Amino acid sequence: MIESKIKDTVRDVADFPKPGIIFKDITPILKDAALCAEITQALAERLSGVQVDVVAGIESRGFLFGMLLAQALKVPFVPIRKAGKLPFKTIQQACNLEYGSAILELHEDALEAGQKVLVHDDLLATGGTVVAASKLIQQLGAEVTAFSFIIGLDFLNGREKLEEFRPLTFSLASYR
Ligand SMILES: O=P(O)(O)OC[C@H]1O[C@H](OP(=O)(O)OP(=O)(O)O)[C@H](O)[C@@H]1O
Ligand SMILES: Nc1ncnc2[nH]cnc12
Repeated sequence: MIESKIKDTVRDVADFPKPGIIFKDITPILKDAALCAEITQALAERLSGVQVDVVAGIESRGFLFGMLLAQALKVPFVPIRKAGKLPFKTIQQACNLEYGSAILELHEDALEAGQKVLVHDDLLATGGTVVAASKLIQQLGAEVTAFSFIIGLDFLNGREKLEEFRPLTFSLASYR
């Protein structure tokens, strides 16, 4: 089962990047090519029947499977990046996450009004990051139709923050 494979492979690192945080390190997953393929397929299967015109992935770990998923779904990929990295004109949103804060940016011509967007990230913790990403998408007149994650830290209740965006939300491996 994909959930137990992910949980058996992810590495817990205590007190990174700050004391008290148990960091879910996905790099062992990336070393397992067969598991990466299985994860990509599982993400695509969970989205069957959902309209996805574009996958938006969040820097940096959201790029890894976001791009693979976009290829599997045969749709474009759009990067949402931390401030100062995108070269063209951008729109910005601040966000708070489990262990810090960031400013996210999106190219102002990245999406067309009315496009249905899947937001992908490796991990859902407090939800601050994907809420900011969703606001950027909405600012361009596009619609968030789903959120996908490899890992959900459900005990941090990030899903509640996503309800206002109303879409399908799933994690392949959940920690309760
Ligand atoms: O749900 P939240 O509390 O907002 O936290 C989740 C975010 O935190 C991590 O990113 P990080 O900012 O550490 O960046 P990275 O992917 O570049 O390592 C993770 O990849 C998510 O984007
Ligand atoms: N505990 C955690 N492990 C890995 N990435 C995270 N992003 C936010 N919280 C995290």
